[in-house]
Amino acid sequence: MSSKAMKEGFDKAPQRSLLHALGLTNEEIEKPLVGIVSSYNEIVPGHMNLDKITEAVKMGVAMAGGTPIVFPAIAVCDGIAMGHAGMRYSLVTRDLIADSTEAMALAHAFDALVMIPNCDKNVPGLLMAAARINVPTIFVSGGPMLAGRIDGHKTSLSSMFEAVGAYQAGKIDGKKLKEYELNTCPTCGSCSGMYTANSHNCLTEVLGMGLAGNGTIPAVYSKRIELAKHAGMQVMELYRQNIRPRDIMTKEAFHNAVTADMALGCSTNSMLHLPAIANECGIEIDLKKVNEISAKTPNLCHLAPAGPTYIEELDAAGGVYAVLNELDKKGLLYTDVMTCTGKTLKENLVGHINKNPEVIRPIDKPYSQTGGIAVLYGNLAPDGCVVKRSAVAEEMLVHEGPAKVYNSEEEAIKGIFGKEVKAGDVVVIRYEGPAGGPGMREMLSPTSAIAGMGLDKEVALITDGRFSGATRGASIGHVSPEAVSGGTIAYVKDGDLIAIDIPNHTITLKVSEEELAKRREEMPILKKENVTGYLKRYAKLVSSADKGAIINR
Ligand SMILES: CC(C)(O)[C@@H](O)C(=O)O
Ligand SMILES: [Mg+2]
Repeated sequence: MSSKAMKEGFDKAPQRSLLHALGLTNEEIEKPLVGIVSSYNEIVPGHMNLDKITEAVKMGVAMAGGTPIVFPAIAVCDGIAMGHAGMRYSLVTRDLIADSTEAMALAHAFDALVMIPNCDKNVPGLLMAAARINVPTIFVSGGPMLAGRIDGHKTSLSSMFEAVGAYQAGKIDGKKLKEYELNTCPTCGSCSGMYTANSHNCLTEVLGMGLAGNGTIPAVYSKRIELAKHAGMQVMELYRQNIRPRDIMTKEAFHNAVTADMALGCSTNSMLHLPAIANECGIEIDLKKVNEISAKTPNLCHLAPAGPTYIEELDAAGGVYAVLNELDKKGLLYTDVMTCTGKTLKENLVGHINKNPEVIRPIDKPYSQTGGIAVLYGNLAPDGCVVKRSAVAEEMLVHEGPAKVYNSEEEAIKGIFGKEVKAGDVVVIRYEGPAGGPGMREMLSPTSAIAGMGLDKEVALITDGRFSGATRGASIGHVSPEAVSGGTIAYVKDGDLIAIDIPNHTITLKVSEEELAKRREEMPILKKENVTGYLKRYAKLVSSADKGAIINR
């Protein structure tokens, strides 16, 4: 019992006196102390229900013989932070969450932990913390939002952001835009497509750190409260059997996660977060390995933004385990791995059948023979860049066009709305990388502007920033090395030809080596002078996107 170091013996009477100050009884103090990490707050719609989840978890822990003690994790709503300076503070919270949870859990010598995340950075941040702290731990998230409804169709945040582009292009009027605003996000929960939050809550199940349904049971379903109680009970079982995160998050478990990512069509942010979580487990995920896995893994789901289906439908179709069962038919998973149920994945998968072949394509009738994400390499991105190929229009998989270069997201938005961008162009947005941004903003506003204006079948976008899970189109991000580190992207000029070949994993700036060498001499790197506070420290410490933008330790 880790907490013995803090609470046992005559010399720990002062510590116990403070536990009594919390109102804990002798009986409670003697039991295993279970830290409940609640990401509850009143600004993130995906987190506004986490107080209810937390209460249910506490009940589960107490029912199973533990003493639950809640402490908080910060959380940013990426949707609210989107499209302005605030987005620089999104990715950076992943590491703040990991660090602050490590500090809280170890300072107070908790015996076990229940992590309650939901939105984008809390899932990877808390998984990183779980690996670092390595006491028995289980995850239960807040659950996805239900889809909204417009004109009898389901809708979600991707359509909402694209409606702004459609309004700008004169395709819809202000009344319609308002209708989107009022009807897109109807409940609490993480936005309803296969965006970043839901991607990682689903992958938490695959990694073995969350129970079946963790990624898909809607936030407003009572079943989610039951799931939270079960998670609370189950952490006590993990404690008794001494099963720890690093016993579960093995190399094989990460192979399974990348495989499921490809089948589900997850957010490109998983290409930052999975390597960062694996790093905490002492495991390296090389992006080249992702292409190898993707080459073998059929894409089975077209959830928003790739298609008009939502997480509530994935849940009704059997959820993540039903997808894993399809993949298992082709032997694509390591099913002997240990999970938070105390059983192997193989044992967990029994009975989880695919109930809707429209939502989860059978393994022999996939959307494509290859997975949702591709990593491209070439002189423009020697260390790689990523694209959600399952959300790219067929005609854009291979594209060549002239560069239209912008040095920030704001400049790009102005250019796109100002009709500077023409059919065939390749928009380049640079100085938005992990160190250059700093903070690697999500370019959802520019990609949605292009899609909403109807240009997504003709215009590509390349950036050293990243994307939302709601981004679709030929949007290629995480270009590494980034501009501020002297990557080739810093030396692109308007009109340079850029060739993109997604099936062959290449991206080429068609400028000679001699000319590029000349530009390296002549073109200065733009360093931002006015970066202050935490971002200043972050910019100094953060690694490249191809290494998961981890903070060098
Ligand atoms: C706002 C969103 C949809 O959460 C986005 O930030 C994402 O990464 O998916
Ligand atoms: Mg996000």
